[in-house]
Amino acid sequence: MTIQFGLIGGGVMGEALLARIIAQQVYPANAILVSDPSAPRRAYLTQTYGVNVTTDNQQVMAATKAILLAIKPQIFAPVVAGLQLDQPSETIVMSILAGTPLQQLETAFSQQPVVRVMPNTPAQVGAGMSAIAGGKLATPAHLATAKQILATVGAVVEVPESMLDAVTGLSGSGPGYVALIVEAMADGGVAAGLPRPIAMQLAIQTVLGTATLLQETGMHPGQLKDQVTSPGGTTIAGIAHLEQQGMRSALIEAVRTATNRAKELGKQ
Ligand SMILES: NC(=O)C1=CN([C@@H]2O[C@H](COP(=O)(O)OP(=O)(O)OC[C@H]3O[C@@H](n4cnc5c(N)ncnc54)[C@H](O)[C@@H]3O)[C@@H](O)[C@H]2O)C=CC1
Ligand SMILES: O=C(O)[C@@H]1CCC=N1
Repeated sequence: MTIQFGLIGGGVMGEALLARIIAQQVYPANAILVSDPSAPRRAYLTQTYGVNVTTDNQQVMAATKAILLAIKPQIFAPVVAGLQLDQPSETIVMSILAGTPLQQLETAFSQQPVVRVMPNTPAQVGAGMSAIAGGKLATPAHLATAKQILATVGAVVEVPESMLDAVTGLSGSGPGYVALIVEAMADGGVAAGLPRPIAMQLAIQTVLGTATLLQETGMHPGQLKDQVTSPGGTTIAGIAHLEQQGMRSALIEAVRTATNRAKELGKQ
């Protein structure tokens, strides 16, 4: 069968996309080719999903619809150096490499449409958030195809490329911050006498429920906070402590620091 979709780098993020693209029948498994130098990874991906696998990145470039670059940013240059990119092509190159700018991607893939993407790890369960920015040769039709592919793993928003490092600092890295918050809340529950499994269940469901409430009602977070805080009650006592410890500014600075790190990665 003709290869329609190619994946270079079958790691955590590549697999998340792969699994959903197949499950939602965007491309059939036998029309997908994955390249990865790791033999255990190739064996796992072909056995689990029925996709074709190779060690040769160049073979993936023959995909007719789209190619997803899901390698670490640090190996972008050697991977590109190993490809022959002398033919014009309509195949969309989608890159999820943190901090790798469109200019660098378009220098490498100069004769085909390029779309820079920043997804996040909840993509693994279809609850991801991806932002995309198209390069010079990416038409609205190419962007629509990229959106269709990314919609399999969650919500998609189009932004100017100048915003993608900030997206990386917020939603790209954000699952790490939220995981830390969940773990710390569960630790607090244990410190207050709850068994660990119950503390963890309460922490996870509280974060999930609060996010769902905000999303479904469109309520401002400040209004929700006001709803929870009874005068002289428990929540305002907890919030006063968080404010004293600088939780808001810690999170603001976390997003800014991660954004700056994405910019640094782009200069390497
Ligand atoms: N993990 C995350 O939360 C997010 C990651 N990203 C980006 O996604 C990209 C991939 O990240 P992960 O999936 O977490 O990494 P990963 O380490 O799980 O996957 C990378 C894969 O690339 C393979 N690989 C190594 N050398 C290769 C080569 N020469 N040719 C082809 N494949 C090769 C590895 O064997 C591995 O399976 C990174 O660029 C990262 O910046 C973007 C958004 C979120
Ligand atoms: O930490 C990183 O560099 C990648 C990009 C966004 C999430 N993980």
